[in-house]
Amino acid sequence: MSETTETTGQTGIESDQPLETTSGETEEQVREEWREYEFDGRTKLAAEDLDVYYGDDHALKEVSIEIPENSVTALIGPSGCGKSTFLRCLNRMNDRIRSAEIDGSVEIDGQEIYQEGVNLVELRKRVGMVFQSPNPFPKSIRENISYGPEKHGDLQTGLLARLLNRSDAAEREQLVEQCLRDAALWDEVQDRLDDNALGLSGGQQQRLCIARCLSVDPEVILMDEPASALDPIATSKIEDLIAQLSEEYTVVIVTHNMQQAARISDQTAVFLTGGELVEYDDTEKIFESPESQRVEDYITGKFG
Ligand SMILES: Nc1ncnc2c1ncn2[C@@H]1O[C@H](COP(=O)(O)OP(=O)(O)OP(=O)(O)O)[C@@H](O)[C@H]1O
Repeated sequence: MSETTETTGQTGIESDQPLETTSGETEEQVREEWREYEFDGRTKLAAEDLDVYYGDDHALKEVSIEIPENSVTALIGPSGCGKSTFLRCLNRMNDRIRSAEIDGSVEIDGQEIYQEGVNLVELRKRVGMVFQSPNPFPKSIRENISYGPEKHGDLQTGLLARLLNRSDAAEREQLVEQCLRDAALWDEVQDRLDDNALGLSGGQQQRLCIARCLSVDPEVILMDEPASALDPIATSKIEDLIAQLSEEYTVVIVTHNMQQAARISDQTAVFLTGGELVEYDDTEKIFESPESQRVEDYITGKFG
């Protein structure tokens, strides 16, 4: 990345001077400082010099960041700045996009995920994903939860289990209840577990998708604008749920809603157009006294 000449995509300002920050330092100096940003707790995920290209489109530029365990990290920034691309790098979902070329490193608990021999199914069980639009399977509520563990062999039910006289059906029921409880949905659906999930409201469907994600025992939950399709009440339930989940899981959430990021996250990473991670710090610091002038302009709505 150029240290002396940068183009701010949001403002259209082209500068041949080092971009200044609110404290008068250059953005490069700020970046060096937040790279040393120390948070409480241990690092769960770490990306280093992560670049993503889609053909000629350089969607993510040299992104380096460490994400602490059992916390909520919000990724914010204007449309097209690479937030979803970055999120998908964390469980190698970008591998599914044919034009995507990825360079750099991502570690979970110090283990590189971009190396040969990584089992992608296991990785995506450890690092689950919840999408913007609720996407339950067109199956019963119960099956939405039990499908993953059964498919991965963590639970065996059906004919084989009965022939082997296994009691996994009881285990399945326990798992279904626990996941629905953990996703704050049990009280609303316990009497209709055989109903088709598509009959639930949008907010319930999204909590079911979170319950489904929990069913394979993840360590990290990635969420791509999980509440943007929901009304304020359903959104508030998802936000409460995210706070609860962060006691046990590491949550990384993309959101366009800055108030939401301010409400629910412990730390915030601000991406700006061109796929740069411009600032990363405690959420309070980002929203109350960001270092980068561009971040302050973005947060105060001067551009975006
Ligand atoms: N599947 C894809 N194929 C090709 N280009 C893509 C693909 N996904 C994203 N891009 C491009 O990568 C860049 C970053 O997109 P990305 O969706 O990661 O940004 P974003 O910040 O999440 O945007 P939004 O907030 O609008 O969802 C954009 O230029 C986009 O057009």
